[in-house]
Amino acid sequence: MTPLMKIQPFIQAYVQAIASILESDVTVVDNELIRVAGTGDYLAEIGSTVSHGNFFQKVLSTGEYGIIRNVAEDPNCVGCEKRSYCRELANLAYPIFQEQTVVGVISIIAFQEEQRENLLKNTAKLEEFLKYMSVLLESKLYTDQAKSRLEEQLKVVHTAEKAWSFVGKSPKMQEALRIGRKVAKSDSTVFLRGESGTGKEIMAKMIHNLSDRHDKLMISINCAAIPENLVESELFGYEEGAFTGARKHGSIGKFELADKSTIFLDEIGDMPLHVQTKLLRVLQEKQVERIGGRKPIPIDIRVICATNKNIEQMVAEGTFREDLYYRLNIIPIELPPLRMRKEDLPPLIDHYIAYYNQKLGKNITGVSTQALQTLMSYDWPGNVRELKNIVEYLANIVENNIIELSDLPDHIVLRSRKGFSNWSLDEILGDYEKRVLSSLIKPSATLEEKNALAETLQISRATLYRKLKKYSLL
Ligand SMILES: Nc1ncnc2c1ncn2[C@@H]1O[C@H](COP(=O)(O)OP(=O)(O)OP(=O)(O)O)[C@@H](O)[C@H]1O
Repeated sequence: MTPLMKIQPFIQAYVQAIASILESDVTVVDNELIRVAGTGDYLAEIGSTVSHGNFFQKVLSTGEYGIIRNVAEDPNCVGCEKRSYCRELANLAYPIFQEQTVVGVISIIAFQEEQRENLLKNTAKLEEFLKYMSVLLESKLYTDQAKSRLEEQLKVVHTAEKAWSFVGKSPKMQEALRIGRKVAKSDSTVFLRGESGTGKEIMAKMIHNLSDRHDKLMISINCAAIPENLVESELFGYEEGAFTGARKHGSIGKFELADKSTIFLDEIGDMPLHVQTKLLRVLQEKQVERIGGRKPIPIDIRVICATNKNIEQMVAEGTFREDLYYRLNIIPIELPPLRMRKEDLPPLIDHYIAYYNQKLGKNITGVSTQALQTLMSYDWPGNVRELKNIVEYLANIVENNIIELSDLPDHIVLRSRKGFSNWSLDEILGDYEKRVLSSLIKPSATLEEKNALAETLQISRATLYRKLKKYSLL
């Protein structure tokens, strides 16, 4: 399909608007000489090939505008199969470009004498007019191409996005899931609250995938990750020349990209105040205005936002707009921290063991009682993200099929409150000694290195060797 055919409905609406202003008929033909759009008699010929003797071919090959003042006499019409019965009296045509290549022609046609006279009298003005119309179409082609390029890049994410899997058996997570599933079909704004790593983004994906918008990509934006001076242009886009450094043809914003889909605004608490004001307007008016743009663009989006901040306190302190807060906080969903729902730990561990077994070709079958007790009594400040990372680490390092306490990273064991509850003091000290020694010596250490270590630890070489042997570190 030619680039112009891809945006056919847009071009048709466009030529109809121009035709009613000019009181003449207008047509657009692509570089395969197929009529993409037309008014008057040419409305019925959309999709058909225009005759080959037609002077459009000349405009296409030269990339220069052309005029037929009088069909009966014009040399451009010589050889045209339609010449004997052609109803056109005059024609003014201008090339349409895409990245310096001619991709079509837009032309004004006179079917009546009055229209022809008008066309001949105002040729310079109409040529200028067509030039602007051609540039506008070029911009539309550019933004559409940029959009499909972006969508193409995001397809990979989209596929991964569909593969989400939500684990959560605790009553608190079941409640969050119940609300998430229930509101998925509506367009109401969802406000996800929870510490970092509790699963806000995966919940947003679940809601999007269960919604009627699931065929389109969910557009995710981390408001904290974009430099403050770029947030506005990232979200709302900009027109050519909107600011120094603005790209030719401008750029489409994430809101426009999310049209007919869901936009996920992560870390909304980090959105600068001036952008909050603009966001509020977008939500109220359901249209977006690019920076430097004069024309609002209607958008149909579903908003899901998330924060790990105390947004009510930010409202009280004046760093988050109160009106925006009420606009966003329609369906609040709280994702509790992992330490408040420890019963989710075993299924989450099993889930990620299975995941990394498959990914790394391992065959880990479970976790020993002691190791599980330790994991259960750890506070998980990084929530599920931290748990996932720990399981990945373990899947990489464990030699046996069961994850043992000795496999767990030091910081987990040492910060875990009940890790040693069933242990004797000797066992606790022994475990600690093993961890210290294994962190100080590599299995490949040379004799000199071992001797140096014994000296640093102020123990005899024989004692060091005995301990290394005891802990299988030799
Ligand atoms: N309930 C869950 N079941 C399975 N995996 C989960 C669950 N919750 C979180 N995860 C996983 O933990 C990681 C972090 O989750 P996510 O990015 O959704 O957290 P977040 O709350 O959005 O974090 P942040 O606030 O830092 O952006 C992801 O890899 C996600 O797949």
